Amino acid sequence: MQQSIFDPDYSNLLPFQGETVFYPDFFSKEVSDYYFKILIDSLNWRQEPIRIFGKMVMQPRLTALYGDAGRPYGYSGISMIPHPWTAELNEMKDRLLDFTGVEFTHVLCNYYRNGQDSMGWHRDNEAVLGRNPSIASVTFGATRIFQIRHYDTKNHKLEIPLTHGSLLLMTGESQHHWEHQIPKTKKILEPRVNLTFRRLI
Ligand SMILES: O=C(O)CCC(=O)C(=O)O
Ligand SMILES: [Fe+2]
Repeated sequence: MQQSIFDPDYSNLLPFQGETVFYPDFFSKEVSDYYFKILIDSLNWRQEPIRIFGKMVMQPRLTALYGDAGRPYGYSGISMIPHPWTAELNEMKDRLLDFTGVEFTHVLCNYYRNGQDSMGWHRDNEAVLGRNPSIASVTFGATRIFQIRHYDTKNHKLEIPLTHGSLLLMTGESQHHWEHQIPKTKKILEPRVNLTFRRLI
C-alpha cells in the first residue's frame, strides 16, 4: 500500500501553527535521475524579473510555470501564463493526487544552476491559493538547504536538506505562520530542479 499523510507514523516538522512533512525517498533513485535530466532538457526555462520593494530585479534562478489552460498565476508583481502540462509533470501530478488527495492545478518549476542561485524568504500565500494551501515540493539533483522560520518572531528556525527524489509537503496553516527560503551557498556547484505543485481555487 502507498504511504499517506494519514499514516500514524507521519511526523510534522513544525512545532505549532502548521504541518510540514518530509518524505526523503518519494521517488526512487532511477526515476529521479530520469526526471532530473528530462526536466532540465525539456522545460521552458527563463530568467524572469520580479518586483522587490517597488524595483524590478532579475530572479536569481530560472523558472517555468506549467498548469491548467487559461489560468494565469503569479507572485511578487509578475503574472505568468502556464505552459500546458508535459507528460512527466502530469505523471507526477497524478502520483501526488494519489498520495495527498489534492488536485493540483499548477506547478512552478525552479532551476538553481548552482549554489549562487537562490530564493529569498517568502510565504506562498497568494489569495488565489485559498486559505490553507497545500504545497507539494519535489526536488531533483543537488541537495540544497531549505530553511523555515516563524514569520512573526523569526524564531524556531529549521534547516531541511532537500535531497534528490524527495517530497516536502506543506499544509494547514504553514503558509500563514512560517516563511521559507533557499539560501545561496559556495559549497554547491551542481544544478538542482525544484517543482512546487499548487492548487488555484
Ligand atoms: O526550491 C525550493 O525548494 C523552494 C521553492 C519555493 O519555495 C517556491 O517555489 O515557492
Ligand atoms: Fe515557496
